[in-house]
Amino acid sequence: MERDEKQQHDNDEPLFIREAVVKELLSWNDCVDALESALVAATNSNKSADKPFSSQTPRTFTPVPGKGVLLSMPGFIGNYPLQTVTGNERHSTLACKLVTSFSGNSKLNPPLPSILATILMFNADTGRLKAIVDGTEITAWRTAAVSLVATKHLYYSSRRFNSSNDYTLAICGTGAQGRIHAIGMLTYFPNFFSKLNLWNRTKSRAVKLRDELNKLFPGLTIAVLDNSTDCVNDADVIVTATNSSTPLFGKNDLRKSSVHINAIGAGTNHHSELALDIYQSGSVFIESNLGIQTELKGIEAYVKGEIGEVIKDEQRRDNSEKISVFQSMGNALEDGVMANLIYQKFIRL
Ligand SMILES: NC(=O)C1=CN([C@@H]2O[C@H](COP(=O)(O)OP(=O)(O)OC[C@H]3O[C@@H](n4cnc5c(N)ncnc54)[C@H](O)[C@@H]3O)[C@@H](O)[C@H]2O)C=CC1
Ligand SMILES: O=C(O)C1=NCCCC1
Repeated sequence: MERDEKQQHDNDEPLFIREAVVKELLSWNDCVDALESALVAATNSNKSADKPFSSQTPRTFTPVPGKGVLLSMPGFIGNYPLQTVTGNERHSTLACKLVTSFSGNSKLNPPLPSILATILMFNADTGRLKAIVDGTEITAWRTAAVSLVATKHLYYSSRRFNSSNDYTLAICGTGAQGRIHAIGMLTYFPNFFSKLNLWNRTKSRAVKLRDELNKLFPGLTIAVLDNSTDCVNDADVIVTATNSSTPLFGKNDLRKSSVHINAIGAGTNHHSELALDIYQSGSVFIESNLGIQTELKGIEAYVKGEIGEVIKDEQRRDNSEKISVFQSMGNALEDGVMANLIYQKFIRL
């Protein structure tokens, strides 16, 4: 099957890379490496011969009344490396992700993911369609892997040599994103977390994830909590991945002296899962300033910078502050580099 698909590509027809193939080609190290390139490119919009750069417009939202929304996410990433796969070779990618968010899909029989996506890749010299890459699994992994990048640079790197690695990870919301974040955090930071707290509005879903993770990570203590505030109380690193439009917890619910939060989910907007006192007392980082002008318009907090600046070491978490927040929104540049990562691995099979 794969040989036929590549043959088609040799005849200049677009390649189709389906979900099962994408799944086989994903790995956390490659994703983190590729996404660091995308996030650095997000900080530079000037064409450059020696640095990654990018160009993008705000994504569009087409509502389907009472059902969901279709987002179009175009972006160009120039002159970036995919170190783990192609070494020092430089890439340029023009891509557009089309993604739907239909929150009722989990209630269908059989259920479907809420977030379904397709990524179109174009030849960056001619604009001709080059590949159609299934984007559902890519969206799940890339969102979790961007949180890994944020956690690595804002929290993990200054603690990884501590002698006792008994940190607690808390996940609020155990749908597709909560699940993949748990797997990514526990795999990419091995032996860092000794305890995992899970909370979900429907408790049985958290119990189901606990049972799956018990098999994948034997030795890890996993607790299922009855409410979101108990879930985060003793946590060092937190992920929120719900559709909640009201805060899940506030600053007084956090007991540890230093906490990093990855806020992923969107309720009425992309900053409704955390109470205002968290945003106002912590260091808040985002993927791209493009998001501030549009989707983070109403945020009543000072945004310290882009994650790409942290990677370049131009911005830092102030360690005297108790809390750092990565406010995730999702960005087209991430999907572009991820589609190219899968494409580059596929043509090398
Ligand atoms: N930042 C980003 O790049 C991305 C963000 N997302 C967002 O992440 C969130 C989770 O997405 P998925 O896991 O794919 O969805 P999912 O449908 O698989 O899971 C949603 C979870 O949220 C919980 N939930 C729903 N409404 C709630 C409420 N009012 N209060 C508390 N919990 C509630 C559900 O119980 C479920 O566990 C969504 O808001 C989605 O839009 C998704 C993909 C990318
Ligand atoms: O970036 C994405 O992909 C998404 N972001 C917000 C929710 C839908 C998917």
